[in-house]
Amino acid sequence: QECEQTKVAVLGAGVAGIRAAQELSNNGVDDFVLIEYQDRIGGRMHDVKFGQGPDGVPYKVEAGANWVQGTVTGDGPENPISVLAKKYNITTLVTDQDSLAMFDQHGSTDFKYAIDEFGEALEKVVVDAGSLLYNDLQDRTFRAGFRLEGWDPLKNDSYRQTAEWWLFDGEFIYHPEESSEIFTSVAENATFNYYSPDNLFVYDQRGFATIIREEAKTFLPDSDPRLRLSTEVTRIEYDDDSVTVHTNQGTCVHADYAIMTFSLGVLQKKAVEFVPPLPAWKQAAISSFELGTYTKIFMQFDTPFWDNKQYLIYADPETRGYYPEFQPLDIPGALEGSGLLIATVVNDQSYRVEAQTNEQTQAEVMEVLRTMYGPQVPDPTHLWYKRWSQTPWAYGSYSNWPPATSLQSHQNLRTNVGNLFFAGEATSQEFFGYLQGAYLEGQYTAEFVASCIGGSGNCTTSDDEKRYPVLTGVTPYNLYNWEHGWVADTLA
Ligand SMILES: Cc1cc2nc3c(=O)[nH]c(=O)nc-3n(C[C@H](O)[C@H](O)[C@H](O)COP(=O)(O)OP(=O)(O)OC[C@H]3O[C@@H](n4cnc5c(N)ncnc54)[C@H](O)[C@@H]3O)c2cc1C
Repeated sequence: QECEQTKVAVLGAGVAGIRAAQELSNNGVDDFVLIEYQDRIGGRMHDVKFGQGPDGVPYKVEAGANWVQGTVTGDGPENPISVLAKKYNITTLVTDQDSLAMFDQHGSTDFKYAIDEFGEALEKVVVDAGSLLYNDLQDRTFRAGFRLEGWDPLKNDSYRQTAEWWLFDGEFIYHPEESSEIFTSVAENATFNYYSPDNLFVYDQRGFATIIREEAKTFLPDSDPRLRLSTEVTRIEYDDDSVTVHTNQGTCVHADYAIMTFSLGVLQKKAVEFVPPLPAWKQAAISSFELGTYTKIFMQFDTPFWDNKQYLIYADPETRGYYPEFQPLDIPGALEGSGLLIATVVNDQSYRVEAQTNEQTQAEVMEVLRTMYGPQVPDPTHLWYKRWSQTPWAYGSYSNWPPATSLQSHQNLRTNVGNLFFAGEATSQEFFGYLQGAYLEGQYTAEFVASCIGGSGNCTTSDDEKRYPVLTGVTPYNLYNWEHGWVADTLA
């Protein structure tokens, strides 16, 4: 088959893909094609129409990314997403975690003390993680770090468990047991200390992805034939000279280089065939990181019945993470008069809820809301949620580093194989999980590829990105001995 020729195939038109194509264009590389599964750009920035406004027009809500996380401190570095949000006058509400009402199985209550205790422990663990990193010490779970700082709530201490869920699982998707102390702290520090502690909640009725749609227009005019929407990449053949990309349309593109920005979930679920199969070190890296699920259940009510607070936090007495967080959008300074309310679940509760029908989920959520506010609370007029764990172009929401990973194994996720390059939220060393991670990785990879094109020859043999074909453990082999309780030769 004769394939179309191009210099760079950019695969995926989310934040990383659009930023990569823009950076190629900035570097004078205009001979590229951009191939995208969906009929829109933006990827996991995903505004959708929901409910009904007073004029009959639905509201826009954010099924995917919703916050600008970290902005700028003084004249320090600014989060590029914050720069774009300002550039396009994105409407936001400054998140105030003190604007909250708390509930348990008996209704209104107060467990602010638990939230404060948790916040203090978190700060201490992040400092401890810095010393582990700095002194090249073994990583541990975030739970271990918490225990060492005296934070280890009983399983039936629903107030402390809920405080922990809200400020940890609600951000990193996973439990502290499932998260690396060092690298989760890096993500927290990079976003909230390097930039700033601010979170701006986006409720712009043009949609958050306006920033990406508008940026795309700066180098990709409307109907530019280089953008191929509704086209699924099914097979990628790569070597040290070129990459050939096959699509579900029966078409193919032969490129000198490709920048692949599909989510970690797409790679883990083997939704794309690689020829030759990805090397063992690459497959190990792809398997080693986690893509979590964060599910937002959107509801609209005829009349708001909630407190005028940004957060309503519910401590279920039996199940940690059972509908623990509600965010009213119908509050002063946001979408007043909209009757909109979001319920959030993550991780195991997401998988459970995403496997249910809307009706089943509505029955559960309403039982919780009636526990919180009384039996008179009416059913919503609309309810909808996106099932991220089942979405074939994502298979999850955003990534996290489990314990027992290392910078080297993450670098293996990030690095190229032949002329096929990888970029996206999950490849970011410091900003994984966040929009800025996707943005900066798209930029970095495109700069690298543009420098290859501008250079004298094939940069993957002369100027390869760093990789680690062999990752070593932290215990030298000669210490597997009797003194360490290693009494039998159990290695195959
Ligand atoms: C529910 C949720 C909440 C979030 N909240 C926040 C937040 O508040 N703040 C924040 O900073 N970040 C948040 N994030 C994370 C943020 O959305 C991501 O980090 C970022 O959007 C990832 O961008 P990306 O370009 O790396 O990947 P993607 O956006 O996934 O882009 C990859 C693109 O590749 C396409 N693709 C996949 N497979 C194929 C294929 N086979 N062929 C062709 N195209 C394909 C996809 O359709 C997609 O458009 C959230 C994410 C989710 C899902």
